[in-house]
Amino acid sequence: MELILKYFPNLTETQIQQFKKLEALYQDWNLKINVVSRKDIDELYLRHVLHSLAIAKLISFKDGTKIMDVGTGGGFPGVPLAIMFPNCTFHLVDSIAKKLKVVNEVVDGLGITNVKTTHTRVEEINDTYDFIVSRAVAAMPTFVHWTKGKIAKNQNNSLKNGILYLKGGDLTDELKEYTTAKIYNLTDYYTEDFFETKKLVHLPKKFKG
Ligand SMILES: C[S@@+](CC[C@H](N)C(=O)[O-])C[C@H]1O[C@@H](n2cnc3c(N)ncnc32)[C@H](O)[C@@H]1O
Repeated sequence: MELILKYFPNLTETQIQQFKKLEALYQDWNLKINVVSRKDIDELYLRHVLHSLAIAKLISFKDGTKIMDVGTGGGFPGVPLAIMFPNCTFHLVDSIAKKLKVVNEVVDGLGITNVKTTHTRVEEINDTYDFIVSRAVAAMPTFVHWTKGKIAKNQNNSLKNGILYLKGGDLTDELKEYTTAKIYNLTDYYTEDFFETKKLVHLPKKFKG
């Protein structure tokens, strides 16, 4: 938890309590329904919470921003972001129901009201969002195809509406057709070794492909 405060020192008391509560909630629910590996649970704040919050290092979503987390799994990056931005709405989507069961229990346990979950493939979602966030779900061309038409036109944030994707490794090949994609190294935000190869990709709405 100190790790979160190290990088986000201005959290409200409510947010601090919610981030603190996350560990016990995930430990409890993960014993019943395994959605996060044991090693990852032991390093929940580093590998899941802080990693998810890299998006909050790049952008502070304006109140009212509408965000979808595609392939949220156990709730990442959606749940930490929902705590961070209580005045934004988060739609967490996954094609595996048992993962969303854990997300729903965690969200209830935290008492946060800005998260909605839907058990479906994202291709079936018929709505638009200012931003679509994701981590570790599909290669960018597939992801762009799945989310086509789901990004809202009207701009309300400093960063252009679009996809914010947490990815690792060398992305040169995967992103070569997306000339407007911008890659941010997470080492610019965090000093822990875990983030050495980790990146955040912003692909604005007007992209080729
Ligand atoms: C490797 S997990 C990542 C989970 C989470 N984003 C994280 O980083 O911890 C990928 C998730 O994407 C979901 N998924 C894959 N294809 C999907 C699709 N077309 N629509 C919705 N969810 C999908 C899977 O069910 C799985 O939970």
